[in-house]
Order: sequence, then C-alpha cells, then structure tokens
Amino acid sequence: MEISGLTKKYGSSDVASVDNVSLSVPPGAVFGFLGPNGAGKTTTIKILAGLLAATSGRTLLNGYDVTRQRSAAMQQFGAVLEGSRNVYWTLSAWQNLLYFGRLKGMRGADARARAEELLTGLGLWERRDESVGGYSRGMQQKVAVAAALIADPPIVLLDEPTIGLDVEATRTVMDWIRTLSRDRGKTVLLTTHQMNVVEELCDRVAVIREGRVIADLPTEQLLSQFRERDKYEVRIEGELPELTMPSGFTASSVEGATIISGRVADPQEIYALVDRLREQRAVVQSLAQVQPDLEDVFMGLIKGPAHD
Ligand SMILES: Nc1ncnc2c1ncn2[C@@H]1O[C@H](COP(=O)(O)OP(=O)(O)OP(=O)(O)O)[C@@H](O)[C@H]1O
Repeated sequence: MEISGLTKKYGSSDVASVDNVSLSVPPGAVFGFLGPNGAGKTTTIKILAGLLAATSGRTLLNGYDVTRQRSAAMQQFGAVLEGSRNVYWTLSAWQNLLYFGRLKGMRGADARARAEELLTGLGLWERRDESVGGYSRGMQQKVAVAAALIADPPIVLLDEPTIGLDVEATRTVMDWIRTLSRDRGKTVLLTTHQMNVVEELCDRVAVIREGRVIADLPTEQLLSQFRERDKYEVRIEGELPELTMPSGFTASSVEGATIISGRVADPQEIYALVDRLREQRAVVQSLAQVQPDLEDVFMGLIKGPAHD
C-alpha cells in the first residue's frame, strides 16, 4: 500500500482534514494508523477504500491506483469501516457472506467453501443461519471481518476492529489479525485507540495529528526512542512538601500518599530528587523505574506542540 502526498479538504473548507500524508505499508505487515479523535484516520481509510475522492495525492493498493485503476484497485482489499453497518442485519451470517462473495464476483461453490472456512474459524458456524441483527456486538463484528475477507483479498483495512468488543471477542479478532498477516501474508492497515492492540499486533505505527503524520516507524523503534529517557516514580507518605521539581515531573495524590513521576536522562537526577525530599522530611516509600508503554509514547506524541 503506497500513499503519497494525500490531501483531503471537505467541501469548500480551507482546512485539510488529511494534509499531505505519505505512507508506505510493506506487504504482509500489520500497520497501525493512530491518532486522536478527528485526526484524519477514517478519512484516509475511506479514500483508500474508494469511498471518498482525495483533493490531491496518489494511492496505490497492491500496485493499482485507486483513482486511475479503480476497478482493479477495489479487488485488492476488504474493509471493515468504523461505526457503519458493514453487513446486512436482516440476513443471516451465511447469507451475508454469500452475498458479499457474489458482489466480489466469486463463483457460488468458491464462496460457499470460503464462507464455511471463515465462519468456522470465527466460531460462528453453529449460528450461521440466524439473522445478524440478533447477534451480540462481538459476533456482528466477526461477521463484518469475515465479509471483508470473503474474496481473500491481499489487503485488509480495519477501522477500529475491536471497538465495543468484550475481552474474549477482542482476543479472537486480534488472534485472527495476527494469523492473517503471519500465516496468510495479508497486509493489514488498522486504526484503533487501544494501545494494547497496537503493541501486540503492529509491526509498524504511523501517528497522525491534525491531518499530518507526526511519526512513522517500527513499533519497537518508537518504544525504544522513548525508553532512552527512563520514567521514574517516587512514592512518598502524605502530601508533597515544598520543593522545586525537575522539569516535566508531575505529582498526584493516592490514598494518603503522593506519587511523583517523570522522565530523566540521567538516573542521578532522580537520586537528587529523593535527597531533596528527605531534606524536607518526606518519608520515601518507594522508588521505581517504569518502562513506558505505547500509551505513554502516544500521549507524549500527541500532546506535543501543534504545527502551525
Ligand atoms: N463528511 C465530512 N464533512 C466535513 N468534515 C468532515 C467529514 N468527515 C470528517 N470530517 C472532518 O475531518 C476531520 C478528520 O475526521 P476523521 O473522521 O477522518 O478523523 P478520525 O481520525 O477517524 O477520528 P476518530 O478517531 O474520532 O474516528 C475532522 O475534523 C472531521 O470533523
């Protein structure tokens, strides 16, 4: 998947909801597309899926240009879009899959075989003849994922695939996404606000903010960049005494104690802080080093100064 210089301005707006975005997603990767609400993720996915026209820029799906080779490009992906009803609720899971199979130009026998494989894999086979409207939210989402995969496309676009799912359904969908990439070589682009999903599944992450890409690198690299500056937590009894805190440090009260936390480049700074606390007669209960998780990294990135 290659996106270059993609820009989208809605209607006559001067503001670009997607602003000169370029991304390259290698085959077989699970790519996390992250950003706060309104950052431009769904807009980008809708352009990729051919549902919205870009104002400018170029998008290739498996080598096919979404604008110039539309019909071929549309064969390259399956999508589960955010918040919309991706499948027909009055139809059963089985009918939905055969219907989407037909839409994708599949032969009946091929669609039936594939539908059976998908519904079995997602644990829906026993209930395949019930209408989707009566399913739980998790089961509906699984049917949507299955419908997106009916024609076995090389690319899968998933906009918040685990939103509203319980722990077990989230696990099933996550295991599935991993299988799609590792065992079946699919390229997956997913958006989510759930950092554990990203940390567990994504090989690479791009962060978008106010329409612009502010980070695009392997997940591990993103995490390790932030791990260069270790985060520490000092817990003291009672309230915070009068003292100057190192820059960027915050203090919060919890159950009769205060937790002071922040990042330092040199551990000596944290020992100096502990000394100052002791001088102020604070009782230091604990000092711990905290490994930042992706949530910390993400918050750090999106809270940074905005572009002009
Ligand atoms: N149909 C539309 N008409 C006008 N503006 C729109 C339209 N759809 C989205 N926008 C605007 O485009 C910007 C990006 O929205 P988008 O839905 O792509 O963000 P998002 O990153 O997917 O957010 P979320 O995480 O909340 O789903 C927002 O400012 C939004 O208000």
